[in-house]
Amino acid sequence: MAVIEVTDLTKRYAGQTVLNGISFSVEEGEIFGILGPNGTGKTTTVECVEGLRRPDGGTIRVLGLDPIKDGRELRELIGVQLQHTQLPENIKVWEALDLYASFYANPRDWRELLEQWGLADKRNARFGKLSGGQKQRLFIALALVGNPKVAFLDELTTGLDPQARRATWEVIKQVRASGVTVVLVSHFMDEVEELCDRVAVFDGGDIVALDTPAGLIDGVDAEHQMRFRLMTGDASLLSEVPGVTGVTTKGDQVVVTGRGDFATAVTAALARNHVMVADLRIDKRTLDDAFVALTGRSLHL
Ligand SMILES: Nc1ncnc2c1ncn2[C@@H]1O[C@H](COP(=O)(O)OP(=O)(O)OP(=O)(O)O)[C@@H](O)[C@H]1O
Repeated sequence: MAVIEVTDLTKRYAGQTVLNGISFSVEEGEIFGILGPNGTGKTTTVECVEGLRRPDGGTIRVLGLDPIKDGRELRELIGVQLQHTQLPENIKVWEALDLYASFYANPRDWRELLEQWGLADKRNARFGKLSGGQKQRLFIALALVGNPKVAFLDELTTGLDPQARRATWEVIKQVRASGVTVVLVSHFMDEVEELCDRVAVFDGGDIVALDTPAGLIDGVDAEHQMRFRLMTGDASLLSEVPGVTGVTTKGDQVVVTGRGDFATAVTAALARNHVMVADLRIDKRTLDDAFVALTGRSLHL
């Protein structure tokens, strides 16, 4: 069942079109990633879906509701991660959670969230005194305190160290397992690859691809490489193998470049021709490769 349905969404600012009629749907219980370079309309899209901005065209339904007309009802059912400037420096952690819980008819017990997000010993700390990672975890806890059916998380692990990022991913998986649908705006390829069931890649106000992370990687016809050490035989025959675009040999080291599933064909050709190799490695294609192929740029400049 789709919990979010967006059809032909358009948005202009001062006559300039920033969303060109995009369509997508988010299924119940999935983590749906929104990925794209800066200024490509990700925040605008998410804020239209949340009912914070009014579209110029198209239709949006979230849990069957219209985010503008049914805004009050919808706000009871969704959780939105705040931006850093939106909490006073001197509010205590428990006060913030208690305050946000009071906005909802059926909130979660925020003490549980303190435990779940590793903030129990910071219960009485003031927001301004928290570390970047603790602030980030508090924002996620606040997005979940209303017991939402859909949570919108933006730049989930910005400012967290590698260990804290992994810990956050594990808790987000638990959130999904509890049945909450998550919309995740992210700049981190590893995070999207680890967490998202499906990803929409935004570019220039359009969705240029929408698939699972593995599907996006497979769908891109980027060149990649396999390497090995030649033990016996001749590697030059590999240049005839379908998909292979280049073979370079330096001493006994061979690098084969190709497209698609050329590695399987290369391995078969090696076996057929009794060429013995060692230390065979295939460079894994990544979501970053797919992203570059789709948008012509990398997010990690
Ligand atoms: N309130 C506004 N008034 C005018 N222009 C805006 C407004 N909000 C956003 N824009 C412009 O619309 C375009 C899309 O912005 P948006 O914030 O949706 O992109 P984004 O993909 O979320 O970018 P980022 O990754 O930097 O957050 C940008 O060119 C931005 O400058």
